[in-house]
Order: sequence, then structure tokens, then C-alpha cells
Amino acid sequence: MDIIKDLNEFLGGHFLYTYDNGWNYEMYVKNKNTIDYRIHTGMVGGRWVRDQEVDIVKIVDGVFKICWTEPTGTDVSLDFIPNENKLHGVIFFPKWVHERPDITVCFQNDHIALMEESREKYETYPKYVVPEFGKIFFKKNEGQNNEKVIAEAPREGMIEEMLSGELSFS
Ligand SMILES: C=Cc1ccc(O)c(OC)c1
Repeated sequence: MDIIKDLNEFLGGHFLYTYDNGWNYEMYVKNKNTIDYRIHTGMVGGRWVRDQEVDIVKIVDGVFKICWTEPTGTDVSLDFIPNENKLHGVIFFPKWVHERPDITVCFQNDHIALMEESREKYETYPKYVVPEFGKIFFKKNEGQNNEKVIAEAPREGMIEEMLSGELSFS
């Protein structure tokens, strides 16, 4: 990925990054209102999601915000600065996700009803807020609406395969 300026250059972006708390996340910016993602390590490592509806805007040249609310009730706001291999994320977890992350570790698309039931059944407050900077260590434009990028569960060795090019999607 070259130096990017406008939203059209950010769309299709595929990023691997590590938050300063050690959590490894993978984001695919599928199109102007959709993301797919995998969580490789951290409190909810193993979780993956396709076709999450989001809001994406360009803040200034080279700075992009993605925010959304999930079926679990978790809210997320991310500011990507790809030219500096940097981002800042804030995740607002309902109390129950912090206490029972295991319930949310799955391919969420197959368990939407369980997420919606859980957010009613368990406690929301106080929320567990996680604000962290992160370092982007892989970035590639895979084209928009590429269904191959996030198409399997996160697994051991997958990040290494993406870094080496053994696993690629475009
Ligand atoms: C809760 C989801 C979530 C939180 C932080 C992230 O960086 C992310 O990227 C795909 C997803």
C-alpha cells in the first residue's frame, strides 16, 4: 500500500495490527459501509465476523474513522493513520462480555440470535472501556468486496502465512 489520502484509497484496505495491550486484530475494509474482521489474540481472541455494518469517514488527508455497534452491544471507534502504520481504537464492552468473553468467541454470523439474547439476559453496566494505540504491521489493498480475505477462522500460524505471502487473497 502506497501513501494514501482519500477514502476511495482506504476502501479495500486489509490491515493487521497489535494494540499496545498486546491484542492482535485483523481488519478488512470491505466497502464504504461494511467490514470483515478476525481477532487473533486478546480477551476475545478467536472471534471473527463478516459483513458488519459500519460508518467510515475521512477525517483529514490520510486519517480515517470507522465506528459501529455490534449485536453483542459492544461499541467500537477506530482511527486509522495507515501512512504512519498507526491507529487508535476505543472498544466499549458491555459488562457481560468482559465477564463471559467465551460466549462471543465464535463466527458471529452463525450466532446472531445468541448475541442478541445474551445482551438482554446479562448485565451491560458498568461498561469496560479499552482505549489503545496500535501499530499496523501488515497493510495491503485487496480490492473492495473481496470475499476471500476473511473467509476462515483465525488460527495459529495464519499471521505468519499472510506476512510471507503463502496466504494471499488478491
Ligand atoms: C470488537 C471488535 C473490534 C475491536 C477493535 C478492532 O480494532 C477491531 O478491528 C477489526 C474490531
